[in-house]
Amino acid sequence: MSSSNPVFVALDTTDRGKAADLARRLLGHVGGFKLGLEYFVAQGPEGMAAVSELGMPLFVDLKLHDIPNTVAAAMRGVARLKAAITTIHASGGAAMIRAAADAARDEAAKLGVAPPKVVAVTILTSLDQAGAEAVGFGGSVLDQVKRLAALAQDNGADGIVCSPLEVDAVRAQCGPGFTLVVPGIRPAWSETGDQKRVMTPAEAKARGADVLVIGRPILAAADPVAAAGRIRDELHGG
Ligand SMILES: O=C(O)c1cc(=O)[nH]c(=O)n1[C@@H]1O[C@H](COP(=O)(O)O)[C@@H](O)[C@H]1O
Repeated sequence: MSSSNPVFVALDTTDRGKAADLARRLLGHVGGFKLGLEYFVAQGPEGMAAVSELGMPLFVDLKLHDIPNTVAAAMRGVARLKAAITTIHASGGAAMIRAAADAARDEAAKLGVAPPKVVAVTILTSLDQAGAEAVGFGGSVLDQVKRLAALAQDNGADGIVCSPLEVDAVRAQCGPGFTLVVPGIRPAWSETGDQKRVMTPAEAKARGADVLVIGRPILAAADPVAAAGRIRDELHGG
């Protein structure tokens, strides 16, 4: 993204006041805000506005995964939220990815706003090799991520979501203009939790991640602003 700070903080809460308050406190300490399913289900489009009105890039993470017609209709609503980035699942298939990308661009053009970057989730960072195999993804996680990245790129997605472990291989495959959104970010001083494929912010950035999605290392910290500052310093080699 254009911001020099690649960190999008995941405001994973159902509480509008908490999200807006955290966002206000973190202004200037992160590059953007991510609001996901748990928040959207609780707060709807008005709740999204409570954060987007602060003027920072908004990442609307709904991980759409359905038939192309349904995803296209939902994506038009996402474009109306003036999202900078939004997610679909690559495993929804070629036609679904194409429908999502086309709908985002078409609706944004109608509104005269910039279209959201449509990024396709490959293999969730909460899955390890065994977990991915249990879902039916054969082969290595890396091969699956590369295959889904090619499917996403060939069908008009602006980028993908992958773990930091796959970033350099996907960058080599997809080129410099393809946006790599990377959760599974864990500073050395934070808990891993349910994430399986993790790396530190500085390592992930050095490998070529464009956007670092970070939730609990900031949100669960005793002082979220200090945690965001510590991450920013680490990204600048401090
Ligand atoms: O699409 C995402 O943002 C996403 C994809 C993925 O594979 N893994 C993943 O953790 N995420 C999101 O990234 C955030 C990570 O949060 P923390 O694990 O608390 O840093 C959450 O909001 C997840 O929904």
